[in-house]
Amino acid sequence: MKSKILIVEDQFIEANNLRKVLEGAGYAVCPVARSFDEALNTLNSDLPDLVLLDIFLKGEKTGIDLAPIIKERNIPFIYLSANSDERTFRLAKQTSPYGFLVKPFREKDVLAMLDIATNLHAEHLSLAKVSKVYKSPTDLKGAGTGNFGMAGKSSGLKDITRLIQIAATAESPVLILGESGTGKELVARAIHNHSARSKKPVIIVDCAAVSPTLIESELFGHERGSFTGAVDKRIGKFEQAENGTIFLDEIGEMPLEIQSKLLRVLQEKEICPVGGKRKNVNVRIIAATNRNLEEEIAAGRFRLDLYYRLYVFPIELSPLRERKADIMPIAEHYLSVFAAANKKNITGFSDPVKKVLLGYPWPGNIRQLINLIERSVLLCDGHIINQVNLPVLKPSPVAGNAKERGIKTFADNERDHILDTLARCNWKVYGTGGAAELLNINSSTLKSRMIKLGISKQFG
Ligand SMILES: Nc1ncnc2c1ncn2[C@@H]1O[C@H](COP(=O)(O)OP(=O)(O)OP(=O)(O)O)[C@@H](O)[C@H]1O
Repeated sequence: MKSKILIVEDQFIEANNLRKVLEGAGYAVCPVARSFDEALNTLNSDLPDLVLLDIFLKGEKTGIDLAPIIKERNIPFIYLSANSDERTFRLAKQTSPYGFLVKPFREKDVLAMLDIATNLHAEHLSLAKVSKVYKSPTDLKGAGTGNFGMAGKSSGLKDITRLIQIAATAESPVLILGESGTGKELVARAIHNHSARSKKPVIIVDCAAVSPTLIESELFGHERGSFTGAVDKRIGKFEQAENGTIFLDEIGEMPLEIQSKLLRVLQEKEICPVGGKRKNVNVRIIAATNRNLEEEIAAGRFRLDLYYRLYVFPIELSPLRERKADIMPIAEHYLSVFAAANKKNITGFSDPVKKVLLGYPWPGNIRQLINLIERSVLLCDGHIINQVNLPVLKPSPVAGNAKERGIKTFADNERDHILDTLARCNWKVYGTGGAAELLNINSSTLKSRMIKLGISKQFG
């Protein structure tokens, strides 16, 4: 028996259409509530399993006012919204909805969203009941199984593995958020590898690495002669990913014009190669970014409607400094990997080194930790790692505001470090002897950090 849904919506026609869709799919539907008060009455008398909640209602109070009451009763809810402004959207997001449906809705999006929310809610309930579901991190060596190759024992990581499991069973777009090096690509691959599409390709596109003039043809392909230099026909990444998954990394860097084309792929499931004809594609989209997309929307650099479409199933990865419980399991995992690869018998870390690892803020997140472990294994002569070389960060004084104390933020530190490295290699970013090589990061990652931190040559 399917769940009972409460629709809170002041527009009669929209509410009625939704009701028909839901009833047609076998859901029971409570009488439609058009205002905050009507919704409250229903919540008090006829407990629904899920609420579809419009943001603007009849009367003064909004759906955002109602959200905490619904949440208190442990009922999942999904916002129904037209294109709201950034502030409204941010306020709505803070109430932890299970998703957003953007008007006008398509029937299949509504039903997919309901399935996702129902599954997510069931998962949250079972997470709350079952205190120890996960294997210990030591079971991870050789990895892959229950934890998707992710070492760690923080509660955040447990939530992430749950979300991966759910996302793998669904078809909806996924948006992975997190700083550079937090594991976004790993999560995207895990979702694909455990999905029904796993036998088909997963195609990775780093939107920051493709020049804005070429990205359209890179994604959608082009016909021969469609522009100067198009000497041959090219099959785009979407077509290459047919029946599989496309991972759009650094989607925050995507030019606005291409964002609207991507929106069409999400809505219509069709692409249009440059100079060619429209064609249908069957590709699951997973996107990731280390940017704050809400800021990008506010600055007019990212489309709100695209954000809504992608925000169906968000997965947010915390920076490593906020999940300290993962530091040692990850360090130990890579210690055994690199020790085996280098045929060294290194069994662990000294206590002072553990202290250093746990106390460091890891601006480069897991990638920085892995690089450090690799270097330390190579340099280690004994059976224990008793020394690590980390960039020294200034100790933080106890009182006063950071600026007054002359303390640099992470961003300031990172900017200075990148500028320093660029100056040393004469502003060469790519290739041998370039800054990316010296910093031991992907050149595309460096490029996106430079954009984010506002670094361009005039700063040198
Ligand atoms: N929990 C984990 N356990 C072990 N390894 C991990 C874990 N999370 C991430 N990694 C590893 O950390 C490295 C960085 O991860 P990944 O490339 O997925 O990060 P990212 O967020 O996509 O980075 P960027 O934004 O710079 O592209 C990879 O080698 C990945 O395999």
